[in-house]
Amino acid sequence: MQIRKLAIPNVILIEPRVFGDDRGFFFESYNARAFELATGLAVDFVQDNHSRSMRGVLRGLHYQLPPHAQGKLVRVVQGEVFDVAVDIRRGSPTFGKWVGATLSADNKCQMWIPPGFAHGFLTVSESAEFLYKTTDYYAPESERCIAWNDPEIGIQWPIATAPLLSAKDAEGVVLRNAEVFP
Ligand SMILES: Cc1cn([C@H]2C[C@H](O)[C@@H](COP(=O)(O)OP(=O)(O)O[C@H]3O[C@@H](C)C(=O)[C@@H](O)[C@H]3O)O2)c(=O)[nH]c1=O
Repeated sequence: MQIRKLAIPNVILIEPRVFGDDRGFFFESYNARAFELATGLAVDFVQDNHSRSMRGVLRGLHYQLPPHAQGKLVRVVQGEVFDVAVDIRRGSPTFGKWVGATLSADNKCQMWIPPGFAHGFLTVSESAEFLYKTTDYYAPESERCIAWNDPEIGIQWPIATAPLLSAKDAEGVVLRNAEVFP
């Protein structure tokens, strides 16, 4: 397993060691000990989620406020997405900055998005299946959405046309007006 630090400390890209043979492949998709070594965190994942999206679907930018803040360990098992984390911890030196990475069934990379970050992704293949573990349970009353196209954040989404959004995501607010992490 290889760990790649991204431009924002604490957001980590994990590249697993994949064992290929005549039958196909094997890799450890989660190992608590290795995860703790990589992040320095002993997290308790309590929920696994799985979604499928068509090309051009953008989900995000989502987060849950404390006391239901979630860390997310995300990956793709079919297709390819461009995955993004935005630092929304007030007072952080990287507040409002974003990092992105391509996650795909081919590269098998995972992104660790700590609590205190908004998260979203764009499906860039025909379809994509997205799996993730979370450190807290779904709490819709704590859920918030920042606009995917907030010009002050300035995410360079790899898309030329308007993405497909849920009704909720079309109502996302700009970071300047959002309730963020204290
Ligand atoms: C996220 C979630 C949704 N749901 C339900 C609520 C709703 O009826 C349906 C679809 O929910 P959403 O439209 O919020 O799903 P989605 O837009 O895929 O939401 C996800 O987006 C990505 C970017 C994230 O970071 C995740 O944390 C999560 O917010 O599923 C749950 O029951 N449990 C959950 O944990």
